[in-house]
Amino acid sequence: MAEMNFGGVVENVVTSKEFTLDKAREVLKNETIAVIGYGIQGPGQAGNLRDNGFNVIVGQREGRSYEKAKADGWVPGKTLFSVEEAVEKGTVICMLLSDAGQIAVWPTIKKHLTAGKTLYYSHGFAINWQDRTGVVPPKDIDVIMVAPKGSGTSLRTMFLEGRGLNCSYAVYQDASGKAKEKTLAMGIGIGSGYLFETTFQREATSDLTGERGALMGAIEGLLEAQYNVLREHGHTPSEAFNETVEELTQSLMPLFGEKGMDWMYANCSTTAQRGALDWAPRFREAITPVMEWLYLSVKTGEEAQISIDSNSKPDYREKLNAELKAMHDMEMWRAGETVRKLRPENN
Ligand SMILES: NC(=O)C1=CN([C@@H]2O[C@H](COP(=O)(O)OP(=O)(O)OC[C@H]3O[C@@H](n4cnc5c(N)ncnc54)[C@H](O)[C@@H]3O)[C@@H](O)[C@H]2O)C=CC1
Ligand SMILES: CC(=O)[C@](C)(O)C(=O)O
Ligand SMILES: [Mg+2]
Ligand SMILES: [Mg+2]
Repeated sequence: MAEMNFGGVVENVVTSKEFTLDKAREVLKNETIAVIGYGIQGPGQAGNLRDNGFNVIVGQREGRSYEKAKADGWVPGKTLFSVEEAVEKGTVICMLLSDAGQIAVWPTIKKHLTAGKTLYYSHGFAINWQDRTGVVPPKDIDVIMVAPKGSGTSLRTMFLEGRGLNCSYAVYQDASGKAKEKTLAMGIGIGSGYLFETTFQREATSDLTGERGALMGAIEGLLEAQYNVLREHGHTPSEAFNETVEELTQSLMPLFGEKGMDWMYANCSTTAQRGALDWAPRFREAITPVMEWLYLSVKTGEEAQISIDSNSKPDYREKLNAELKAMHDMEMWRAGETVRKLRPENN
């Protein structure tokens, strides 16, 4: 554990300096880690654990993801199984099915959660909203979480680049008395950059807020609003896209990602700085009520219920794909395709 000061608040974090990969291997040396689900997080976590020298198997129903697992070197009957077989063979069961999928297979999973096993999550969803998911684990197993703060795709690519994606961690149930060290060992094993402490409740709530808010929902809404206003006032698509998205992702976001917002501001004109300093609080005030609405909708479980209901439908994938296609086909993002092609490095 290292004490770190986050803007005046001291918190404990764990890195591979305090909890080494060797220690993680020692803690989990007698465990068979069964990664259940090979969608986005599954390949990232299973691949990193395998490359880090852990004993890993994958459980995935047949279909596209199963074929991907085979292509990634998981061998049917040896390291690749059906969901039920993998849960039976595994001692650390990693629930990396979609959050809605986890509800459907819970009765099958539960049957094989014998005393001494560990149930591992990468989200607080199933446990925090257990009145809606029906997931109530038996008392004689450990229930733990390591939640990567980013896409499973990034977890894998950053690991391969020698970097690490940050993750939060929590223990929900400690039957063995060793749940915390198992959690940290899993965190280091999947390639976390550093690990910060949370609870299932806080992770589930902040995660759903973040992805609906600043990380995904709000950013799309913000960009669309500005693009549309520019277009309605006669600006061309190339100008509207460059002034809304391209400059943000290519020039300005890397600057504040690297050294903070004041650094990005300091590298812009005094004209830009004056205006941005005046307008930031106006946007903050305008958006705060929507953020409060969002947080409440997450906290009450309403957002969880909406995703359970829609993602449990047999045609959920087709519907999602159609919505993503509609986004892809918007003028703004089609303009973006051309803009990206014109980047000299893409020519
Ligand atoms: N996508 C991401 O990068 C992140 C995901 N998480 C969490 O990790 C967990 C896994 O999420 P993803 O990798 O996005 O999942 P996903 O949506 O990619 O689904 C994983 C697999 O679940 C299987 N599946 C779905 N329903 C099923 C059913 N009824 N029976 C059998 N298999 C079924 C699918 O075949 C799919 O391959 C979730 O708890 C999620 O909240 C956490 C951080 C980021
Ligand atoms: C990538 C991530 O952490 C998200 C946005 O919360 C998710 O995919 O659920
Ligand atoms: Mg997240
Ligand atoms: Mg999420």
